[in-house]
Amino acid sequence: MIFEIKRDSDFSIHNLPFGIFSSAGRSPRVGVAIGESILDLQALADLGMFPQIDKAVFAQNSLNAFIALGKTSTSKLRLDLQRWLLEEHPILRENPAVLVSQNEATMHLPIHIGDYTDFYSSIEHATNVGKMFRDPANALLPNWRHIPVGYHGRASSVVLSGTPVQRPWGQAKGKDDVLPKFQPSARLDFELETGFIIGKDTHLGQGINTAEADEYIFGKVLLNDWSARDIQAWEYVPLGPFLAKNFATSISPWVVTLEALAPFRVAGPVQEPAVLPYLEYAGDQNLDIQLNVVLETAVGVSTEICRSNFKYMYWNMAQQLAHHTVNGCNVRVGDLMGSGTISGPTPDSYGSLLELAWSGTQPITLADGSQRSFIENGDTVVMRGFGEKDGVRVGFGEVRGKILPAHK
Ligand SMILES: O=C(O)/C=C/C(=O)CC(=O)CC(=O)O
Ligand SMILES: [Ca+2]
Ligand SMILES: [Mg+2]
Repeated sequence: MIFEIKRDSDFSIHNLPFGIFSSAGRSPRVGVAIGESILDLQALADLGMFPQIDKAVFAQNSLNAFIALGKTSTSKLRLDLQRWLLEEHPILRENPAVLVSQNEATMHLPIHIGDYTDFYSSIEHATNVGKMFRDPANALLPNWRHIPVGYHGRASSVVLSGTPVQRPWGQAKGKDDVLPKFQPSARLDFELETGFIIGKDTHLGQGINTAEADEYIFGKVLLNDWSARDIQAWEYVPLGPFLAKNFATSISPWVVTLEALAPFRVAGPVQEPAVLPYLEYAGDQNLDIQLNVVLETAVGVSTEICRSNFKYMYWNMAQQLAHHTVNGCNVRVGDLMGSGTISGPTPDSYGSLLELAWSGTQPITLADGSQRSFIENGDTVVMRGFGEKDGVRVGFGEVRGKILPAHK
């Protein structure tokens, strides 16, 4: 190929994820990550490489217009790029400026997100939080195995990886407090999630069934649903999380297409009792995506604190989308759907610090010997994820965020 791609690169020839970047002399535009570079699709369009596509969709500060072309166009374009890279198409060889080093580029939020929904689909996570927040003997609520439970999140505060996050203020009421206190959250947490991006509009009243769900999913990102557990525990009854979760949600810059993730499809868990007919599905709807979380302290000490896998999820994306729309709720291109926290069966695979340190009763120890029950100011949380099978690796890169002190 025209350039080297490291064997362990997330951005292999099999991936080709889409994002929005800018660099010196280049306004924000659509790019495709390949190895340590970015293919500038606006530049390729200017060279006449996509005659069937309106060039304006590439000169945008979000992927929405590109995604709205539909999968017939976007999938074909991705496969064309793959072929051109492999055969070293003369246009690529003769125009080195169509490639930009990722080091020289600034990434932007890839999507204009109209609506953001977050699910609650890991049985291990729901069980763990149920034990800590409610009743250890009846951890899973009665609806959980029947409904892919979710809540409507806040699109305005979804931020790009690398954006610092300020510790939120809010109300909290400890066990021994008579009245709630107003203070910076003392139990700030992360949630290891992935998100999927809607690729096709529906109209009001139209549902999406599980068999057609893939048509409506453009691709996936890594997602950190920052959560203030003290605010959450006090505010969430009975309507669910509000200020505990809407102060920030971080996503990774590259949207990995559903097609690129196809090699990693695996069967999901047995669902018992049987789900209602509208939630039945066929085929392998889970994805074997290895995930990890690293905590970096203010002075740069890194510790891997969690290893999980997206394949553990009880409810899959097709079921989430079918449930979300079964009442006629419409979806729009660019809507973001969070998977819910991805906890696995073992204590080292729990997808939040709340679970890893068991609500502060079992603090985790970092590489420098210091301990954490919740996130401290100056800590950076980094999540990474990739699929790997038969020598094919498709990764997401990372989503990172540093916690800054609460405002005065
Ligand atoms: O069990 C609860 O009360 C709450 C759990 C959550 O933190 C909600 C959430 O964001 C869903 C998830 O990430 O799985
Ligand atoms: Ca969440
Ligand atoms: Mg959030």
